[in-house]
Amino acid sequence: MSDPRTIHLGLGAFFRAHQAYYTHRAEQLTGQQTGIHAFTGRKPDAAETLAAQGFGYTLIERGADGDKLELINSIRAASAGADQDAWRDAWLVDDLQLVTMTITEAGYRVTPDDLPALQAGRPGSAMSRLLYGLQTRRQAGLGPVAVISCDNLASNGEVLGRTVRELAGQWDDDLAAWIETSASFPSTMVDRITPATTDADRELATAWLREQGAEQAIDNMPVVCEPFTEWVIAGDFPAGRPAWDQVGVTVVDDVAPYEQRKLWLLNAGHSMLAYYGLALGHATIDQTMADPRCTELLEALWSAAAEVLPFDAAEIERACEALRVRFRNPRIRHNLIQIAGDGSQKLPNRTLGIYRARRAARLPLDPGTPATLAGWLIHLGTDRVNDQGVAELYSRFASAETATPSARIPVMLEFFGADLADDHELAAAIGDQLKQLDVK
Ligand SMILES: NC(=O)c1ccc[n+]([C@@H]2O[C@H](COP(=O)([O-])OP(=O)(O)OC[C@H]3O[C@@H](n4cnc5c(N)ncnc54)[C@H](O)[C@@H]3O)[C@@H](O)[C@H]2O)c1
Ligand SMILES: O=P(O)(O)OC[C@@H](O)[C@@H](O)[C@H](O)[C@H](O)CO
Repeated sequence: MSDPRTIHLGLGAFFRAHQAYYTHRAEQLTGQQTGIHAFTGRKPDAAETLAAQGFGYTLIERGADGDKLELINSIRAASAGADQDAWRDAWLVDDLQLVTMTITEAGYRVTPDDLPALQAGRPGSAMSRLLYGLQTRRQAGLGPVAVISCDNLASNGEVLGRTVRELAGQWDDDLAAWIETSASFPSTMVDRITPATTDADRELATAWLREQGAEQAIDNMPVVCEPFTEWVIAGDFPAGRPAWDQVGVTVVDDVAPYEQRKLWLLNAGHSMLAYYGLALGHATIDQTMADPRCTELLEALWSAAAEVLPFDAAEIERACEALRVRFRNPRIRHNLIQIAGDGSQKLPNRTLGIYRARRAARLPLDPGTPATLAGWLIHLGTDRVNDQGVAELYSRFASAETATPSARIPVMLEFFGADLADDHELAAAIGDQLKQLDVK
């Protein structure tokens, strides 16, 4: 079998439910085996587990009425992100087409350590590893590739391309010039709710494989997702790509409106339900959807977003109705604490994106934004915070000697931008939401 023509960075749940699924479908349809070499963030665990079961895994499509299971086998190799030899070799595949990535919002950050690490030939972060891979390909005189962000980031292709070009410019002019002619950065809107896999899912997948006749089979890496799935892509693929457009992927000239619709309805909705729902003692999205205190705020947030989204009312209502059904799916246990991670990176483009667009259009303050920010402030006071970008905010809280959520409101607003620092209306509305939640 030929070497994989796609490298994927970030062997997490979503990649297995989405990009690997579409490539699997395209391979099934065309018979053309393009294959994927998947890399973990750093640790070897996921790569070793997948290798031990022959790289195949079960996709559990979890509808409200039942499960549909399917074996996915588009991944042909898996390596630890820290395995630099494997990373180099993957980039040296002559007919490599694509590098895809799901590295979370935080993975796009460049730190002062990145340039010295590249100069020393020891890249560690996602961005420096990407640069190292592109350099490997350039130095070997190999052909162009498309590098595709599949993260929930506004303008993900643009952000990725800009970040790569800036770092390349600091490191090596020849590489920077090569990137201009030999790397493209398509933009994507990716959508499929994919909660973390549980032991019960592993047992279900193993039992199913055995029922299919694979008597010794063990599936330690199944993935659970909702039936709904969407992938919208815009951009160039200089070395070609799997036949994704024949298996449900939408190829457009401009992904921006789709991405904005998704980030402002689904993801901003998720953030609101996560922070506000945690403050009310809920644990999963479907639980918040049974609580009118949450659903009223969600509907208010969606109405507010609808007024500043570039879609007509009927199309927005179709998307919201689909989301009501998706969020209520009682068999998808999507943990609020998982969604609550990395708020410092996510809130600016999601909740505050809606807020700033409304303010620019001189529309009134909606209750969804202050409710989300009040919930976030409460969350920041707990020991359950998982956010690589929040250290600076904590040090600002410390300097300002603020300990309670309400005292922290102005510090948080200033952290999100000078334009919010004197926003007394928003500050007062967040204070009101805290009072309603009975929090000082
Ligand atoms: N889960 C979903 O419903 C969903 C849906 C759409 C998009 N996404 C996107 O996919 C991302 C990953 O979600 P998931 O469900 O796969 O999570 P996950 O926890 O299963 O996997 C996260 C993956 O990202 C890698 N990673 C994290 N930080 C990294 C870094 N700094 N450098 C390199 N790799 C890094 C991890 O190693 C892991 O492979 C999300 O952040 C989001 O942008 C997720
Ligand atoms: O993946 P994040 O952390 O950017 O956001 C959390 C969820 O809102 C997100 O994963 C959604 O489930 C997903 O975007 C659905 O397609």
